[in-house]
Amino acid sequence: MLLTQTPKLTLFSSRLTSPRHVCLYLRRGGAFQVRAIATPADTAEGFEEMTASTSRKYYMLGGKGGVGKTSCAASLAVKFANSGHPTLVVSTDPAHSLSDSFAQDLTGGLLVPVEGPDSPLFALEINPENAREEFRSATQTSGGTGVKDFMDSMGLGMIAEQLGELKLGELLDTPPPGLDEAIAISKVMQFVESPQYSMFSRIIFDTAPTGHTLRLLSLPDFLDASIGKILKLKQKISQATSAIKSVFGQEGNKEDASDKLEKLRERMVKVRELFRDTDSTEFIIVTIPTVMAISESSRLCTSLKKEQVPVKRLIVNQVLPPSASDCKFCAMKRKDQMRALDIIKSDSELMGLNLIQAPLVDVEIRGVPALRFLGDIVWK
Ligand SMILES: Nc1ncnc2c1ncn2[C@@H]1O[C@H](COP(=O)(O)OP(=O)(O)OP(=O)(O)O)[C@@H](O)[C@H]1O
Repeated sequence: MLLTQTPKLTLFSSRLTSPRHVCLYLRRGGAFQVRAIATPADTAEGFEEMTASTSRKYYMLGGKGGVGKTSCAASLAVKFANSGHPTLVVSTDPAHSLSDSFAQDLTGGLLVPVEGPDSPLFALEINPENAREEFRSATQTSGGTGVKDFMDSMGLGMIAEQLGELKLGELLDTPPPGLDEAIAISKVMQFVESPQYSMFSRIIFDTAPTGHTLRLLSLPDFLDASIGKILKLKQKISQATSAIKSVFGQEGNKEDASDKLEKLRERMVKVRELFRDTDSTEFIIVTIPTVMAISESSRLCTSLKKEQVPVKRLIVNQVLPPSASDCKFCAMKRKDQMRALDIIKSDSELMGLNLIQAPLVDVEIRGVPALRFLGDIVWK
């Protein structure tokens, strides 16, 4: 069911939970009811801290597939915009769902205004396929047959063959998984540094599922290694060709591709720096209360810390709200979820994070009013 207007909320305290928990009931024309739990004490360093600074902040939301990353990212974007922060929400997940979440067409790879919030909110869905093609064409010219052509054109085909053992083409023609997203993010970096984007004080990334994100973090090293080789090669070529050019006066004008790669590498290094900047960036892990998802979140947290990415918050989404009249299935499910939540308390990686519990609501969260409703529960 799609919410079309701001929901009317009635607050009840719950008998079944600790005093810190409250139970929210949503009524709309008596047609349906949504119950939710919130834990204000768990979010003590919460939304106020997130809005306090006027300088630009980046939030990256990530986790296992399907746990609710997009819903949480979109609800945070709406909440920021309604708090006076012009906000940009970016999807770098190859399978975009921002348009579905906002129930608006946000496709096209350009800035699209989201209708509904009080302050400007824009969305950007980067198409990783296009970004990859751009990368491929650059590497093919510089690292694949392009190197050979270039060197042939300079009368240096022999050297090209000798340098063949560098296997640049192979390295770059089979890029590691996650490269798409890396390039997409580096494209966003290029955008956000431009004056057109200077109005945004909050930028939220709805990232691809965990595996991609982890690989993404190691990509600057990959690019350092592979692009480093290309640049070394380029240096060798230019040294060798400058002698020829000085004799024949031949102008070599084939440096665009490697310049492009160098720019990509520079941007990737910036992305890594951004991911690590504790003053401006925070990675928020989104999970659900199952043992499997929490184990994966713990591993994600370990990897993020290893990569020096700041992590402060853990959202446990889709927690069953308390109920006085559980069916057998719900009772079992709730017990299971409680067990999973207990694991967080004793998990050395996760226990130190600011825990935010988000309820499983009984409507699909689509459209700005629904996102506002979810955001008011999650971001306190
Ligand atoms: N707290 C919730 N209560 C009820 N439904 C939810 C909740 N959170 C998310 N959903 C629903 O779960 C589905 C998946 O959510 P969402 O797209 O936000 O997840 P995701 O982690 O971004 O998925 P993907 O990894 O596929 O991008 C959506 O239909 C969304 O409406």
